[in-house]
Amino acid sequence: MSSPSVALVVVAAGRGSRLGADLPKQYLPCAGKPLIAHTLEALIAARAWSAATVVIHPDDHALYEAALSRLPEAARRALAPPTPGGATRQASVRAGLEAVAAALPDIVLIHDAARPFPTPALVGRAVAAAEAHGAAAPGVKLADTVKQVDAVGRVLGTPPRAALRAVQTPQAFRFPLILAAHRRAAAEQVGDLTDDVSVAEWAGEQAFLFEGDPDNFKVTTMPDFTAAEMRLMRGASETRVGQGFDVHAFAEGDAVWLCGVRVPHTHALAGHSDADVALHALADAIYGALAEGDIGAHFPPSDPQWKGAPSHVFLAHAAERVRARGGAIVHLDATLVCEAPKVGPHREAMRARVAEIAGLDAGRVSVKATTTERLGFAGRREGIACLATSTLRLP
Ligand SMILES: Nc1ccn([C@@H]2O[C@H](COP(=O)(O)OP(=O)(O)OP(=O)(O)O)[C@@H](O)[C@H]2O)c(=O)n1
Ligand SMILES: C[C@](O)(CO)[C@H](O)COP(=O)(O)O
Repeated sequence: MSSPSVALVVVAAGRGSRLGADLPKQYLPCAGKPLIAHTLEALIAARAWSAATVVIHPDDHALYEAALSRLPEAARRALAPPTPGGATRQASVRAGLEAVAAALPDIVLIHDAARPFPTPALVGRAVAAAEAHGAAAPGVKLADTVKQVDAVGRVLGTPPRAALRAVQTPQAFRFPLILAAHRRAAAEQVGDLTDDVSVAEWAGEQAFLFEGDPDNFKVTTMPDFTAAEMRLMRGASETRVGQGFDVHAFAEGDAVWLCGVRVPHTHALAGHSDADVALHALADAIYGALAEGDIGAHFPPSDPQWKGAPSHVFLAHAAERVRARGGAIVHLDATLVCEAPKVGPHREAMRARVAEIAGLDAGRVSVKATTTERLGFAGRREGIACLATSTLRLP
């Protein structure tokens, strides 16, 4: 028998409300690139697809294009233009199925963008199960006892655990079966089915489970995201630490820029750019860990285009160099050395701004301050110094 043609639909139109970040979770930077880039790279490496589309929210085109730019050229070529999604996962899947219908696939695999660990073995089992049964999903045994409860937590029953499975994606189907089931559900306004096997069941089809993979978890909450990032980073082989140091003298003015935050003060800091001593030290700490020179090599002070430049440009460039090398920033730590202004009241705003510029979670950024007990230039209030450390993972 000839091998079946297999299409791929990846659903990525959700908002990630349970994770609660500024961006939908699939676009959050995770171990150096957006989460969805890991998912797509894994799927495209797993096999050749006869057609493949990613279903995205209409507001997310720029985020999606940025994520695609992190894929190897061959992987990008394997994907058709994205398909606009719907208000529910079910509606998004249906849109994806309609988008690949013209390719007349024998089989379709439907996968959540929020599951970044689909292996070739799992994909292989999914295709085989769809061929054998028509409708199938990966299932894993439960480690915990399960209770059925009412709205106030009263226990109503304890279903026998041995007969229960948690289901994952990729879910796999003979294409005409699942397209017809989704079309019928939409026509009959049944829109609350949370996975595609449920759609097939609703349509009267017999579905089967095949062996899932406990590592193929869905990123739903922030702890899931952190676990995914740790797992992806374990694949990166090298940890590097870099240091940065910078000093700027006070000049006339009424505010200083520190960590990308404007802090009212009796003076400004003098410099060719906006003189943000902390962002300069942080950028140098990253260049140092990369062994890619220093800020002056990338942004020569002799070049007039950097006169008065906002220093977030420098830190963003350094962070981008890490991503371009396939790495990730694990941690940034800055210590400001000054008698004044007081850093404490601005610390959280500074951490948040540095995290935003470098594309990190704020939990990976530390900002500290100290005086020199009135000794030296900082003690005499002649200027501000900053020491910084970066920790990177590189392939
Ligand atoms: N209208 C929707 C809702 C969800 N999804 C996708 O379905 C997958 C599984 O959904 P879930 O984990 O619930 O993601 P979100 O809907 O983004 O999360 P939340 O419910 O927390 O908002 C995700 O890849 C998500 O992007 C989708 O394509 N279209
Ligand atoms: C499809 C799914 O991932 C299977 O476990 C799950 O049902 C998605 O549910 P959600 O409500 O969209 O998180």
